[in-house]
Amino acid sequence: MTINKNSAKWMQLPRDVLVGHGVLEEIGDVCRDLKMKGNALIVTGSTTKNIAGKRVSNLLESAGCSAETVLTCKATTEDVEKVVENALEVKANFLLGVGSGRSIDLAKLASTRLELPFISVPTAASHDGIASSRASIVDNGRSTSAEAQAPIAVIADTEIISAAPFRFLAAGCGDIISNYTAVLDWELAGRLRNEYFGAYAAALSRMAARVIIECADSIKPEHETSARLVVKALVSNGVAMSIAGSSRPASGSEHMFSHALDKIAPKPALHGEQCGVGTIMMMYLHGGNWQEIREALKKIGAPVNAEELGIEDKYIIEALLHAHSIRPERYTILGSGLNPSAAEKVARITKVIN
Ligand SMILES: NC(=O)C1=CN([C@@H]2O[C@H](COP(=O)(O)OP(=O)(O)OC[C@H]3O[C@@H](n4cnc5c(N)ncnc54)[C@H](OP(=O)(O)O)[C@@H]3O)[C@@H](O)[C@H]2O)C=CC1
Ligand SMILES: O=C(CO)COP(=O)(O)O
Ligand SMILES: [Zn+2]
Repeated sequence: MTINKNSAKWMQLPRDVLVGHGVLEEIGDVCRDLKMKGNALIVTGSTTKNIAGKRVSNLLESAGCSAETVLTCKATTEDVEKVVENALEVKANFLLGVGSGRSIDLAKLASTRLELPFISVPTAASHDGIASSRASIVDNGRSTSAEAQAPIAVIADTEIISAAPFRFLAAGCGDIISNYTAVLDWELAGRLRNEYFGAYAAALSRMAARVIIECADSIKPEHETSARLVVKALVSNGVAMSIAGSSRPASGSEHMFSHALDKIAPKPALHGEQCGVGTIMMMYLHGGNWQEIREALKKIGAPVNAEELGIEDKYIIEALLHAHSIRPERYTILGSGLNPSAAEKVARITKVIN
């Protein structure tokens, strides 16, 4: 039977979620628990293969599975096709996304197409796609949020995640804090476009952002407690997206700004870093407390301006001008777009550019 996951009633959530020190070693038990056996395809990147991919392969082989690996580079429709072909070639029974958001999204969407289960093994807490039922894929140069299955299991080893460069964890905080403006945009679309607005998913999403802002002082490098807190909030964001049936609770105008930067900037920063800076500016446009967002990001050690993102001011302005056209169907505070003087004003007032 083919399931219509677009149905408003269909909320797909992970079944086993392991968060903690050394949980990677339990991957064989997870497979047994979920009755997953046979051939595994590990989707990973060139760095993360060495951080966790090879270990996952060895652990799966010790658990009686065969394991093949495919290396990722970008997250485009063509890359999804490549993973699908690899999975068919090795007659995969299940897939694993091991590493970055890109590898997890590719494994997620390819496994959805193949109707195979997939396990999410993040090596960094930099984004909330860890447990979500969406995949952010570039299709024909356009950023899209594709419907996908949620991972059947998430294995988030905080020993690995807290050893990653701290910038990744700070980026994850930016992705969570951005829930504030995402929800404001969603409410606006409810009022101005009569779009469905889910109060429960919105409340869950706001709560995760609130927790991160309130704990900003205690989020520190190499602290596994910090990694645990952020991973839980990222998982919760995935749940909010599943409940909403879209990425609305976690992605609004600030995400469109980040997607625009990905297209325009010669060297974009991390997704969550760009979303954090976008949230400062979009909160200003909403007439909200943008200073609170800025302060929280600063305390955490996430970028708050163009210089810290490593992106020239002119690309920030260009991204602000293009952001509304990234997802025209997604109504936000950007409406039909800012004009150049308004774009410059929001960036200057919020100290994103000098
Ligand atoms: N589906 C969803 O709901 C969501 C999807 N996303 C998507 O996820 C992506 C962002 O993910 P993000 O992980 O921030 O960025 P990337 O996927 O761009 O990965 C960034 C880099 O981090 C490296 N890396 C990962 N873990 C470690 C580590 N422990 N130590 C050193 N380097 C590491 C990766 O290496 P390697 O080269 O090995 O991969 C990669 O080069 C975007 O494409 C975004 O659109 C974001 C939020 C939600
Ligand atoms: O990044 C996301 C939530 O944090 C969701 O992605 P989209 O912006 O692609 O919908
Ligand atoms: Zn995001």
